[in-house]
Amino acid sequence: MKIGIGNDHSAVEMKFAIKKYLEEMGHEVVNYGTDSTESCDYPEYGEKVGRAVAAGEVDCGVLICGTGVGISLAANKVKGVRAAVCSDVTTAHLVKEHNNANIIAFGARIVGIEKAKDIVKAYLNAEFQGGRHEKRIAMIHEIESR
Ligand SMILES: O=C(CO)[C@H](O)[C@H](O)COP(=O)(O)O
Repeated sequence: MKIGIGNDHSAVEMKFAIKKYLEEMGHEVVNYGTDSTESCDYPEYGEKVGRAVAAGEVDCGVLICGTGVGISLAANKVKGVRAAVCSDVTTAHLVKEHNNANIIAFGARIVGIEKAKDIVKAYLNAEFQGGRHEKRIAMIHEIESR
């Protein structure tokens, strides 16, 4: 898969660890930054990855900030994005199975690197279940057109 990754200053080390992990799994990773630990604003990177996912430039995205919340809120403002914050493996596979999340987010100040790897792996290995979930996702995106 081609995976977009983005982060703020709080998550540079974790971003590079996850990027390496994804590449070792055979994925292509597009890095949307930041690579600097200088203080920056997470909406910029959430939007960048959100737009890349919505445009189909990448198959899915990984976003990391301090909590995963702010950067996912920004990504979710892009039409077509379903970014989900996960701090555990169960949520990570359910956001694919039920919500067909196209971006997974987590917090570098919340989970350690090994947990983050497990979260990413659970998300990537899961499959959307379709069925009753299709309609609910359509309802979410219908909100965007009102
Ligand atoms: O988690 C975040 C947003 O949800 C940010 O990473 C966090 O707010 C940045 O904080 P600071 O500027 O104090 O490093």
